[in-house]
Amino acid sequence: MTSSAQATGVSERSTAAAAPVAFAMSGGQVSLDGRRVLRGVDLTITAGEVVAVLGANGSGKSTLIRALLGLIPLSGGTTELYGVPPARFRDWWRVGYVPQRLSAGGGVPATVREVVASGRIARRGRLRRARPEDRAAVARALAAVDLTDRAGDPVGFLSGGQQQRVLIARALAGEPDTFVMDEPTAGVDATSQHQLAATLTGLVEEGRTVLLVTHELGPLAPLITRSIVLRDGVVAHDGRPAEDAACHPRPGHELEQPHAYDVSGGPMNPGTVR
Ligand SMILES: Nc1ncnc2c1ncn2[C@@H]1O[C@H](COP(=O)(O)OP(=O)(O)OP(=O)(O)O)[C@@H](O)[C@H]1O
Repeated sequence: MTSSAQATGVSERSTAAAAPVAFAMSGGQVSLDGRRVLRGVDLTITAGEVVAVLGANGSGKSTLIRALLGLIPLSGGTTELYGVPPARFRDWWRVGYVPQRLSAGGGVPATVREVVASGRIARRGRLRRARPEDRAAVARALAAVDLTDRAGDPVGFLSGGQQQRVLIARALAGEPDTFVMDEPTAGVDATSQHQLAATLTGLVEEGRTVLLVTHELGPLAPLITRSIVLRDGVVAHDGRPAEDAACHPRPGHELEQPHAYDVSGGPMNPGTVR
């Protein structure tokens, strides 16, 4: 929530008329290896919205959210986070990013708790010691994804689905206004998907913004207020979720193509283990 909303206890959802714009992209273009991956995207996401980005493999979903966060430079157009270009954005505590996968390479033996605690850094400052409220937020985040009993384990020992839950917990620990999640339920078992849906429901009721990339909405479906469908790097549909049936990729279509990025880190997660 914004500080004014926090001060009054009124969520941004209940003051929709005054809700700030979380993301605004105009004519956004991205080229990777000389290939135009985003080819002119216009979109505005207002605080309190719960937006699903859908589309077939390779349509540019991950590229779009990484560009919105300033993790990939635009080759054309503009993008802003809370009214500020990503390069000048400083309030990274406001954004919790869940990348597609954990990259814990480099032989760093980080524990689950350490990775989750890194989600607090933007909020508490890199050089400040963890305060009781930081430790409490980390404990709540671990409990929300049911990994409390694995907190001391090296994160590399966990399964892919469990690592995904670690990334979700890292974002939760920062208590951001806005969650940006790249396939948060990929490889995650059904129970954990329902758990995530319940957690997000509470956050959305408090007015948090959610932008997520997914192939299958699953238990998250009831939360979604808007769907954006990408096709070949342009927005093919932007509207109510119920209108998307014809645009949604076919079930089973999603696992054909490996993901190309090392997605750890980024300006909003300075403590990410690589
Ligand atoms: N680093 C890169 N260099 C060159 N091309 C890339 C790079 N990363 C992604 N691409 C290409 O850009 C296109 C869009 O990729 P992106 O990951 O954004 O798609 P996506 O819709 O998220 O796909 P998926 O559903 O498979 O995750 C793909 O064709 C991909 O191969």
